[in-house]
Amino acid sequence: MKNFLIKGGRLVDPAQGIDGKFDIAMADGKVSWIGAGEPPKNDYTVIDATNLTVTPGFIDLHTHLRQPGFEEKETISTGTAAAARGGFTTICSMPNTNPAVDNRATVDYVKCVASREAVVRVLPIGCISKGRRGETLAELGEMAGAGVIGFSDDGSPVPGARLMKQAMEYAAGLNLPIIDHCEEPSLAEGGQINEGIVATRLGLAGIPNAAEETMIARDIALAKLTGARLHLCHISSKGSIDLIRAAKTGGLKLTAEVTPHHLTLTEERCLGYDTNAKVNPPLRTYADIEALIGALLDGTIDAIATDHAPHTENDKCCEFALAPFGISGLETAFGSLMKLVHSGKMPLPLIVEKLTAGPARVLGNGFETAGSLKVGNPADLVISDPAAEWIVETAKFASKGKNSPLAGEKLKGKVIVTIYNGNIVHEEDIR
Ligand SMILES: NC(=O)N[C@@H](CC(=O)O)C(=O)O
Repeated sequence: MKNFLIKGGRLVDPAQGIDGKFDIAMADGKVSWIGAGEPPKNDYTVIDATNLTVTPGFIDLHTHLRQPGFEEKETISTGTAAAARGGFTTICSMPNTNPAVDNRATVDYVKCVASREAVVRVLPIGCISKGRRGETLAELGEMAGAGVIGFSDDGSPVPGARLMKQAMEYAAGLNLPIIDHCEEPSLAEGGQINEGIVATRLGLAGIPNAAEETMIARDIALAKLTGARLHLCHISSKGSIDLIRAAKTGGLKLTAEVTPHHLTLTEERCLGYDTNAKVNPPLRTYADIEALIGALLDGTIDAIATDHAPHTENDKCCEFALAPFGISGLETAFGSLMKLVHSGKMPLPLIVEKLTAGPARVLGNGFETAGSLKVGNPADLVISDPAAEWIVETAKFASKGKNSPLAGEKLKGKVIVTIYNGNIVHEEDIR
């Protein structure tokens, strides 16, 4: 492990209220100094970050790593390599694998493979129900003992309110969040894209906003009843924002995330039947995007999470209705989000906050101080170039999932170096 001195960059660390030209030193895998003059004497490898931005490593609350069971789509090794390329130094792995992560043995398996093969930190999430079937509770207490950071049946909702209530009671006792895939199945069933004009034009069945909103309303009611911590995944509609804002005003322990694709793409992306734009929840409308941005600005939404959902080319190369939902998102997240900065819709420090301190607070349980370059914290850091233009070439993704609707598109904003625990885990070949 080297000691690094990163000089001349714009240091943005929202948790410490830092946004300015500062140098930063890292020694023995930890942040050791931030300042403008001479750093403490050490044997440093110097990185020149002139015209670049230096931020804490990003934290992704929502990543599908696919291992065990779907290694043709992604593995812990390729998924974490993709994370490193995207600037993520901590990722939370979703349990919709095969077998699903619903007991201690599967949690141990993910942790064991990660300890050998992951290039960034992997925090496993355990299922709410056994096999994600929505019938009986998974081994929540056992998985808490094995170190999961929360519970989710993501990919599927928990259809029964009674089971969800029971899950919340247990999760509250274990002081872990329920990480909620909000979808009322009877409304969403058979749906392919957002219910609206584009679905009508394409002759595809729609998924109405209300599929998300009715489930959010139910689970807010259950969280009130049980006192559980509720984290809402991939929020996509204006109506959902209204519900979350009202519930938060009422003092509920509620947090929410939004994805880069829901912040930047609309349902029109599905014109032409591009299965790479098929995602759950579906891409919606400009009015929804405006509401999602407003919710980031006023704190209604706590974090930006990728919902990185890699699939093989074979999976996606089929009729629209037969294609699985999902976008491979880790490697385009930063470049996509920078569109919001370049168009003046969101300031860079706020984007950084929602990728670092925001998700750290959602995690809680000792992670509150992660997502910051405080002296003494692990040296998890990203150097990015907000002005670098690049073409999305999915063939070059570290992820096995080449399923990106942004393929061939020009993005402005690129991760240049990612340092995890004091080691460079990604470096662009630009110098
Ligand atoms: N978000 C997605 O579009 N896909 C997710 C699961 C899900 O449907 O939420 C996946 O695991 O592929």
